[in-house]
This record gives sequence, structure tokens and C-alpha cells, in this order.
Amino acid sequence: MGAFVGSLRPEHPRIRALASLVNELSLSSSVSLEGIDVTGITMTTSDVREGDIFVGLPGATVHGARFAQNAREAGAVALLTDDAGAQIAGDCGLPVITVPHVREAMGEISAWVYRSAELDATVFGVTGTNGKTSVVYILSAILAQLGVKNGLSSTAERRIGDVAVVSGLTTPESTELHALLARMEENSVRAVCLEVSAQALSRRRVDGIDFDVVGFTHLSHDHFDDYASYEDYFAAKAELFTPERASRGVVTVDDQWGIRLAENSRIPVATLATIPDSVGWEFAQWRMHVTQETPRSTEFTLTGPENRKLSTSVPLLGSFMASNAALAIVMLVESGFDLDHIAHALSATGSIDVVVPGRTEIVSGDTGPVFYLDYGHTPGAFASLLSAVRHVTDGKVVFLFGADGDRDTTKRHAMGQITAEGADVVVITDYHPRTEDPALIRAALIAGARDVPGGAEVHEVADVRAAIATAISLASSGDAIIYAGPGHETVREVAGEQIPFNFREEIQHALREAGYPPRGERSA
Ligand SMILES: CC(=O)N[C@H]1[C@@H](OP(=O)(O)OP(=O)(O)OC[C@H]2O[C@@H](n3ccc(=O)[nH]c3=O)[C@H](O)[C@@H]2O)O[C@H](CO)[C@@H](O)[C@@H]1O[C@H](C)C(=O)N[C@@H](C)C(=O)N[C@H](CCC(=O)O)C(=O)O
Ligand SMILES: Nc1ncnc2c1ncn2[C@@H]1O[C@H](COP(=O)(O)OP(=O)(O)OP(=O)(O)O)[C@@H](O)[C@H]1O
Repeated sequence: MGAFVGSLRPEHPRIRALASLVNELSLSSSVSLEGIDVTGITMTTSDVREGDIFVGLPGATVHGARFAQNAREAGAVALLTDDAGAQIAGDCGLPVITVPHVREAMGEISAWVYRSAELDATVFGVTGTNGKTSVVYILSAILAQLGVKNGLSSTAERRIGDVAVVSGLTTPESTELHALLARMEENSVRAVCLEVSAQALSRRRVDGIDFDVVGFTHLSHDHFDDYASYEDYFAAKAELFTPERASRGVVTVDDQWGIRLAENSRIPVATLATIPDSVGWEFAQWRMHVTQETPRSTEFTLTGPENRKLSTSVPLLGSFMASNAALAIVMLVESGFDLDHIAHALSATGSIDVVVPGRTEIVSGDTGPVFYLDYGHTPGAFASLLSAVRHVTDGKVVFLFGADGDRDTTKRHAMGQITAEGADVVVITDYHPRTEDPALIRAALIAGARDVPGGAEVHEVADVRAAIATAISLASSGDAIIYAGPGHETVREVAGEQIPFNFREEIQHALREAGYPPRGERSA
């Protein structure tokens, strides 16, 4: 079944008495709540269903309580808000439950509404600058190979079996997340794999969830629009590794941040090193060696305590994907799966059967340059991607990219610089300018690229379609093209508009036009 945009809620929501919520959580309400039944909770008017609590949240642009009346008309039975929200909502016709801080209360209340404490599945959470989506998909794939029914929530989609919805945020707001967990419980899911962003921790989106095992990939430059420093960004992620949120953790200790996290964690953690001779190599309990890299797969051996070993491969390019796979395997071991049992499950195909949409995905077919579509949008992701592609490419490497508007502007110079250092040809184009002037975004990237003496040849092509065609025209058989940024995306955000733009299909079209049938198609 194809994915649609929206949220996944329980199909048969269980009724709860609103008066019990107020009693059990010691909340205060404007009127008696006797006789009012609740079946859901949401913070967005477009998502309101009959029987919902509507959460009026003070947002960055507007106070949600302003929409209380619309929510009532759509079927909401109560308003949860703060004092300011109660004033704004005025005579909205809904009983009002007030709390001092809406975000601080919303997770626990959502968990109560959807009875999340009764969830009988193992809950995995993954954080880190890059690799979260990939680890979540790999976890989900291995669990399926182990015969364990599971569900996932990632930047790309929320999925339970064949049912999927396209994600808005990487980590949903708590109202949506607890509804998703309830739907998973309804579907007898035995394991849940959740991507947890730093913003989700800072904004209390995962409150009310007891993670069984959490994993950390690494930390590098991103989101400096949200966090004042690396310290703040690290602190936000480290919060996942506390007893209030999780029982056990697995930390990749390839960088100093991982080592710090492992050393200071207040929950038991297993450590994993995936880069030989890196800072954590000697210190780690688990080590991963890459044994072979090809454009389509990476083979590796994972060695754990008592010299226990597992060798397998992941059908994705790059040693960092093997690191992600190793993290997923150690997380499974920490949750109670035996390493030999995992090895046996993977031995049927000799590989982890995973497809991660738009992460080092090869779109090209058997002729012409190899065209990789990727979601990398940080200097760190660009560096690992370039190194991985260089490793398996005899010819030249063409790197096509743009940068987000209205997001961390401080990383643009480094993005340009790293591509000019690592690629032979760089094509800079537009991406999601949002409210920014796209020419200025390109200029910042170009400035970074031009700062590299003797660096790559740089082309500026504003129009995305033209830029894809230019990148293809600059490469031939034996060469590689990396398009970093869009990954699985199917829209562009330009000046407040969401413009449909299926990047994968655009690339396929351009390859066809150049006489290179894309993957899955044959030459005429
Ligand atoms: C900074 C931030 O977290 N913003 C989130 C926040 O938006 P906001 O505070 O601006 O909300 P607002 O527009 O003022 O509206 C306030 C309230 O009124 C409600 N409302 C508003 C209008 C209306 O007609 N009806 C209605 O109900 C809104 O649903 C909201 O509850 O609440 C919105 C609803 O949940 C989120 O979509 C929005 O995320 C924005 C899109 C965002 O970009 N967030 C980023 C920073 C983020 O969280 N990113 C991370 C990391 C990604 C990564 O891994 O790289 C993520 O987890 O996605
Ligand atoms: N372990 C890793 N180390 C460095 N780079 C990585 C790693 N894993 C993935 N990447 C790069 O980062 C990109 C994004 O990967 P992925 O979507 O798995 O990360 P993410 O943390 O989920 O990011 P987002 O939350 O923005 O989706 C990949 O396309 C790849 O270029």
C-alpha cells in the first residue's frame, strides 16, 4: 500500500473518562468533567476527531488556543491549555483543563489517553546527527528477518506492516506519537523502532515513552539555528540516555561525543567502535570491521565480548551504513536477542534485507554514470558520503546539492568546502529556499567551495531540473554522481508554497533523456 500524508491513530480507540484524567494526574479544570468521554488527543485543528482533547499550545507563530472553537466544531470535547490559552480561547464552548506548561504536560496526558503504559512491545530509540533513519530501517528489517512484527517512525514515514503515512517531523509530537503506539498495540506489534531528534527531546515530544534500548550514532555539525553550541546540542541528545527515558543504551564511540556519552550515562550502556584506530577503538566492547565495499553493498564483521562474531552485509553503500547496521545489531543484542540467533536469521539471505528510501540509493541502471540519491544535508554526511563513493568509483565524482533555507545557515560554508575538497565537479543548485533568497543561499555554498585552493570545478545552476541534467552531462560511464539532500522527498518548499517535485522521478527522467535507462528499466 502506498503512503499518504497524515497520522496513524488506533482504529478502535478505547474510551476514557475525562474526569479520571483530571483526578489521576491532579489537573485542574474550569467545570465538572463528569460524563465526558475521550477517545483521542491532538494539537492540530486539521487532525481533530470526534471525542478528542484539543491541545492549545503556545507555538512559535501563534497560540493554538485561538483555534479552540474550530476544534469544538470538528468534534473536540475539551481544551487542554495554559492560562494564556484559557484567556485566548474565551468562551469557546469547551471545558478547559489548564496546566502551567502545555508541552511539559502533553506527553503524559497523551500516554494516559492512549494507555501507552500497557504497550507490550520492545521500544527502540535512535538518536545522533546522521544515521537515525538508516538505523531505524535496519532495525526494522532485522526484526522482520527474526520473525518479529514491528513498526517504525522515521523522517521518511511512519509504518506498520503495509500501512504507512508520510512523516512531517522526524519525531512526531507526543499527541501523534502515542496515537501511533496505540495503533501499533492494536496491530499486535512486538517491537517499535523510533527515530528521536534532538528537537524532540528539547520539546518533550517523547515524554511518556519508556524506551527499552536507545542508540547513539555520532554527533556533528547541524541544527545550530536551534542550539547555541555543540554542548547544547549534545546535552539535548544525551537526555535520551537517562533512567527517566530509557533502560539501556548502545553508544557508538567513534568520536569524543560518543565517549563522553558512554562515560557519563546514568543507564547501563554497551559501546561500539566502527572506525579502526579511532578514539574509542580500544575502549569499545564491540568492534566493527568493514571487509568489502561495492557500490551496492557493504560487508562487515562485528566482534563482541568473549570474541563472539557475526559477519553479514548490508545492501547499502558506505562504511557508515555498516556502522549503522552494527549499531542496530548491538541494540538488538541489548534488548535480549542472542547474537547467534541474529546471525542465523541473516544467514538465509547472507544479508540484511533492508531498503532505506533515498539513502545512498542507486537510481541509475546498467549504463552511464552511477547516480546516487541521498538525504545527506550536513557537512559530516557529505564527508562520509564522498569518501564512500570515492572508494568504489574509478572515474570522477560529480556532487550535486543545494541547502535548506530558514535552517542552520552556519553550516553552508562547510558544506561547500567539503564538496570542493572531496569531489571532482560540484554542481550547486536550489533546494528548499523557503522564505530566503535562493541566490544568497547558493552564494554562501559557492563561497565555501571556492575557498578550497585547487578544489573541484564549480557550476552554479539555479533550476533544479537543469542542474540534474547538467550533472548527468558532466559524467559518463565509470563516473559517479551524488545528489545529496532530497533523499525520499517529493515536494520543494519555495516561498511558503509546497511544490510537488518527485526528485527520484526527475532523476529517472533526466537519465532516460540522456540515453541511460534508470534502474529497473531496459534499453529500447
Ligand atoms: C520549532 C518547532 O518545533 N516548530 C513546530 C511547532 O510549530 P510552531 O510552534 O511554529 O506552531 P504554530 O504554527 O505557532 O502553531 C501553534 C499551534 O497551533 C496549531 N494550529 C495552528 C494553525 C491552525 O490553523 N490550527 C492549529 O491547530 C498548531 O498545530 C500548533 O499546535 O509545532 C508544529 C506542529 O507540531 C511543528 O510542525 C513545528 O515543527 C516545524 C515544522 C519544524 O521545522 N521543526 C523542526 C525544528 C524540527 O522539529 N526538526 C526535528 C529534527 C529534524 C532532523 O532530524 O534533522 C524533527 O524532529 O523534525
Ligand atoms: N553513521 C553515519 N555517519 C555519517 N553519515 C551518515 C551516517 N548514516 C547516514 N549518514 C549520511 O546521512 C544521511 C542521512 O541519513 P539518515 O537519514 O539515516 O540520518 P538521520 O539522522 O535520520 O537524518 P534526518 O533526521 O535528517 O533524516 C545519509 O543519507 C548519509 O549521507
